[in-house]
Amino acid sequence: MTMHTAADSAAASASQNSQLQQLRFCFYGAGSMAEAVARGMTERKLCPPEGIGMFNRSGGPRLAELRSRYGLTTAETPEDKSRMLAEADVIILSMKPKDAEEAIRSVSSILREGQLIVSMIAGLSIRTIQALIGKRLPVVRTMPNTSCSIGLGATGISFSPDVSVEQRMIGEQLFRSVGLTVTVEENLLEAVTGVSGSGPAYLYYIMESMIKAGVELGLDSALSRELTVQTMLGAAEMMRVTGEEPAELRRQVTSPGGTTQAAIALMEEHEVGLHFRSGMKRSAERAADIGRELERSVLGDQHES
Ligand SMILES: NC(=O)C1=CN([C@@H]2O[C@H](COP(=O)(O)OP(=O)(O)OC[C@H]3O[C@@H](n4cnc5c(N)ncnc54)[C@H](OP(=O)(O)O)[C@@H]3O)[C@@H](O)[C@H]2O)C=CC1
Ligand SMILES: O=C(O)[C@@H]1CCC=N1
Repeated sequence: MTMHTAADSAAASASQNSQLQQLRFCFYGAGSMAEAVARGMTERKLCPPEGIGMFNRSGGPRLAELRSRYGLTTAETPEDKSRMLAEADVIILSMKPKDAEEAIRSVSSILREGQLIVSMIAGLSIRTIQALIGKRLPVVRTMPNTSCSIGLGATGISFSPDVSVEQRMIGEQLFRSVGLTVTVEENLLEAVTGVSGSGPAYLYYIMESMIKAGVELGLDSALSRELTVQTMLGAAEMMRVTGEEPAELRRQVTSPGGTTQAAIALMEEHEVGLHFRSGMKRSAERAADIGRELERSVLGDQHES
């Protein structure tokens, strides 16, 4: 496994960056993840905003919003969408898994040798993507998260064997521009989904509970929110800065016979940690289920081999 941060990206060689400046990117799908990554790319000046194309199904106000916020190039008519796809060097598949089969199949005849396919789609395997395209185009399969939109994403990346060294660099740079990247074997991307892909939602869920409990204890909700956010930030930063294990940091908060011990004892009695881990594993299993369903639909009986 290799790990890289956004700071590494800033330090990437000028020649690597200048190469990315020349490329034309096309986001196929214009939802929250496409916006999160495109925003990072434009803020980090990975390439000129007009070099980033994007389109969706419904067009209209969403695309106008993306043009005015980031200066992206958008496409609305079928002809413009096809042209944008055909002219792109890098195509980033950004639709939901349920839409992927039809969306990818419908453009397979437009895609050509020399293009790099990047997927952010949960569960969808490299093998299924290549089968849908009907050509062995190089594929970079990723699992980012929504924190990419503020440059603090965490993205797992794996590559099809036919991805060249140069294309690997493009895939890594793309996601390093919006946070940390880890390169893993493809079979670990479901685990990455369970930990960091879905991860922001678990932490929002915890924060929802913390804010609610603060209010139930008598705090004003704005104050409860402020204390909760700062506590989450401080705890994450403590782990990062000190390099300490979370169990040790927790021990430092927990005085014998004190308040924290009382809270953790109750949580342990209710097996909160166990249920939390089960939920995370369920996310990874769901990613694998989605992948199998798509593989079965696309490859039929061959999917087991
Ligand atoms: N959200 C998250 O936290 C994460 C999501 N992902 C993955 O990223 C992908 C996108 O998720 P997210 O951004 O949340 O989804 P959204 O629903 O926000 O966006 C999906 C986009 O795909 C477009 N789309 C669907 N079908 C087509 C089509 N045939 N032609 C053109 N555009 C199409 C939609 O257009 P329209 O709105 O017009 O229908 C929409 O713009 C998913 O596969 C998900 O698994 C990965 C990591 C984290
Ligand atoms: O919930 C989902 O399916 C997507 C994938 C990872 C995070 N959100």
